[in-house]
Amino acid sequence: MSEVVVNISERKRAPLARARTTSTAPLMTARGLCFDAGGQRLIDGIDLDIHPGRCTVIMGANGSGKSLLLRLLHGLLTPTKGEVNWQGHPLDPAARQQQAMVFQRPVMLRRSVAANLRFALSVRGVRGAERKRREGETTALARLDALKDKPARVLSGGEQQRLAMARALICAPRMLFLDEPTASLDPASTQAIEHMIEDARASGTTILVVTHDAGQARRLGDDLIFLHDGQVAETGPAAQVLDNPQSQAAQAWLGGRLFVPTTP
Ligand SMILES: Nc1ncnc2c1ncn2[C@@H]1O[C@H](COP(=O)(O)OP(=O)(O)OP(=O)(O)O)[C@@H](O)[C@H]1O
Repeated sequence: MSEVVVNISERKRAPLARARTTSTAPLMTARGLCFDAGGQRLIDGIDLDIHPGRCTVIMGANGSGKSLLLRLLHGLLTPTKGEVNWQGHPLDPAARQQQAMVFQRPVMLRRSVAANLRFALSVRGVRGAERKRREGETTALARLDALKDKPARVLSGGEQQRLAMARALICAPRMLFLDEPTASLDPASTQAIEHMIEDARASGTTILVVTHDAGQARRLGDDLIFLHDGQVAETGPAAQVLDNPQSQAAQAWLGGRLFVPTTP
């Protein structure tokens, strides 16, 4: 793993031309989004706009609804009320083909690293020379060259997460959903994943990432959505929310207080 640290820290990183304006039309919107389960309203009337090319961080206490929101936006769950739109139209299978999601605990096929990547391409109909090109590029980006013939299931947690990111990125998604992608990783593996996220963002992929790590939110985020009890307590430029939170919920959580009032 130390090899990864050295390689990445010495790498010449492309400058991120961060667009701080949101003059473009949103890529994705949610309006009045609600989700009920077990007789409870778990997501409660969320409105949001996700602009193309930006990295939006979702933060909030355990159980505040971050994973549910991500699943609703990616179409893995059907809202009880409200709607998700992609480029102004209801989310449909064609739109979902342009998206990818990485979970905190990735599920790997019982095949080699390379076969996991090839499978992701084959389900999208990418074959031949194009498949070889993407496989080579993505394997290098994720620093998986030395591991490509290993069974995916024997990889370490950090290596598996790099493979999960590679599998998502190999299909060149327009939007990438990341649910706590570095939650159980050490600093070196976290850094490797963050570099992959930055690379994706620099090449135009729109990112929505759930994290509990304020440092990560600051490093990666353009915008920040703070959830509390299934509602948006606060949203704004990431640095502004982190430095000067306005809602009681974000103030309490970012200030390290254990109990957050139920009314934001
Ligand atoms: N299918 C379900 N049925 C009932 N309750 C559910 C269901 N799915 C999620 N919940 C509840 O909804 C709330 C929000 O869950 P969610 O997983 O979105 O939280 P989270 O903000 O991602 O939390 P964490 O930071 O712990 O991952 C939790 O209280 C959870 O127990």
